Amino acid sequence: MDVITANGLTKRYGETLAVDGIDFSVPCGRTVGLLGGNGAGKTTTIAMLLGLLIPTAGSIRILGHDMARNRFAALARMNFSSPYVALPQRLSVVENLRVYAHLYDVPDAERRIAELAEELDLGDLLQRPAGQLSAGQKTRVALAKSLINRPEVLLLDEPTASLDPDTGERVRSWLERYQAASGCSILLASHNMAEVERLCSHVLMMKQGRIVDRGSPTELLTRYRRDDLEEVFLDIARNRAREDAA
Ligand SMILES: Nc1ncnc2c1ncn2[C@@H]1O[C@H](COP(=O)(O)OP(=O)(O)OP(=O)(O)O)[C@@H](O)[C@H]1O
Repeated sequence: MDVITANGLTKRYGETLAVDGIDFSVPCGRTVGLLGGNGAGKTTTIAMLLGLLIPTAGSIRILGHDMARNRFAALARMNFSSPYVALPQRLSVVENLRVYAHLYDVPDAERRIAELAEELDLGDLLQRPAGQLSAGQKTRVALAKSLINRPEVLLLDEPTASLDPDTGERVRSWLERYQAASGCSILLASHNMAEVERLCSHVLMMKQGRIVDRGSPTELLTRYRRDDLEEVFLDIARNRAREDAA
């Protein structure tokens, strides 16, 4: 069963077609990677899935709901993390998490916050104003915020951007454990190809608003006769032919 289905999804800004009629789905309990160079349309796609941007055309269904008509029913069961959305700067980390717990109507919020603080190693940060954290610390707090309501659908825009290798590794392991335990479905936009190879069962390659290739990481490696996804990414970015198109 698919938890996200997008059909003909399009976003136009004046002359710019940021997202150009894309079709894709995310199966239940899987992680799908959304890859593409700067300006390919990943963030715009995620913003439309969240209802932050209204599509110019096309339709989105999430958890059985048509997002144009009934998005709040789905949004309560979803969450997201993005380095582009700042948390209220003057509130401490714990106050921020309480606000979001309240917005999502999380039962026993203090216990949930304590759990996340333990799992994401936020203990020392809880009392600090969000505006005073380093980029990597903000990323971890944003991830805690994205998990506050135990989402069934998680939209992650570069969840390990600005994390050091050790913290990035812990976050990836933690996401894997959360998904195994909860059955959550994830759409992951990332520039980290090793991360995508590890976490994603399926990958969408975007370029100039379109999905120009797709498949499992293994299928893409075979198709482009490459050893890692970084090389596949470069082949697509630089218009090098894939095996079956040569
Ligand atoms: N508010 C806006 N007004 C006009 N054009 C926009 C706007 N937001 C995005 N765009 C354009 O839409 C295209 C897609 O941008 P988007 O942010 O979705 O790319 P992205 O794949 O997330 O890139 P990155 O990897 O750099 O974050 C780009 O050409 C961008 O300049």
